[in-house]
Amino acid sequence: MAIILGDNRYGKAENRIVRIFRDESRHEIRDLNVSTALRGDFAAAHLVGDQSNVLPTDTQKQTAYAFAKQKPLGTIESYGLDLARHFVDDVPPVTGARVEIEEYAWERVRVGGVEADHTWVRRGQEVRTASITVEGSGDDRRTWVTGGLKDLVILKSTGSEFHGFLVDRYTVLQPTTDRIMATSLVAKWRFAHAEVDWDAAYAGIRRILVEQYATVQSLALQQTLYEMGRAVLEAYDEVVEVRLSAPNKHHFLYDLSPFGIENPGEVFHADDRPYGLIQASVLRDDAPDPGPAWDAYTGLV
Ligand SMILES: O=c1[nH]c(=O)c2[nH]c(=O)[nH]c2[nH]1
Repeated sequence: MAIILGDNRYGKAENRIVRIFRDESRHEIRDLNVSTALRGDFAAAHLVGDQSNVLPTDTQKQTAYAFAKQKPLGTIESYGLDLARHFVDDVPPVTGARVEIEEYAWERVRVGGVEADHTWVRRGQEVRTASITVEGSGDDRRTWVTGGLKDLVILKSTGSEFHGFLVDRYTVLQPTTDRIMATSLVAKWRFAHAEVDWDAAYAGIRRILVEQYATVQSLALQQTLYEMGRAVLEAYDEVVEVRLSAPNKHHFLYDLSPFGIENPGEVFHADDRPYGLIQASVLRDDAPDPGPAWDAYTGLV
């Protein structure tokens, strides 16, 4: 029996990069959380402590900040592609790079009804996400890009049913034809290639996900997720797979009968834990192999 070094990668996780564009009196803000991870010939670092091939994680951090100075910073997908390609192309021991990015949205405040030039409030809404993986160079170059969003809290007060389920001796759940359905959606989509209008795709896919959630008469969260993924794939040729993860944020009708008060679907207890956790991938049957596209580094995106 011999002990060997297995799969490994290393990088700097969660560089919190805030970029202000101040060339004009009306400033712009971008707020990112950037993680980088490198693969390559790093066996000696693990086996004998030889750092000669190791680009420090601190250098990876400095590079991420330096690249944030480029103007325009662009989308998180294009910024991540620049960063990942740089590591693979310009740092000899590096054969693969993964960049994972979260972007937090800020909304300009209004003062006396007029938009302020340099003050924002953080939008409490969803976080946009992306992952970029680049491997190899020249003709062997391969690139995988995923976009996504998380923490999209969405609730519908009707249009959701759950009945006809398998019943055994432990089942107490009552069937329902009208319930609240709420979730904090995580959605990720895998692109077929890297020639995409990233902002337009993000806005369009987000809109489809929300519209499907709102309009599908849901027989289960599983069905809603499938319909969301299907609609995205039908609208976007460049997307080959959609992965969805949705905690079922249960809302239980509160029992007001002890007070002689009727409660026809009006007062609920929003339960915290436990929650159903429903996950599905929806993809084209000829989708290319995902390779390392879903190979999460931080688990944040
Ligand atoms: O949409 C749902 N899917 C389930 O699988 C499930 N299970 C459950 O108890 N409630 C629900 N709701």
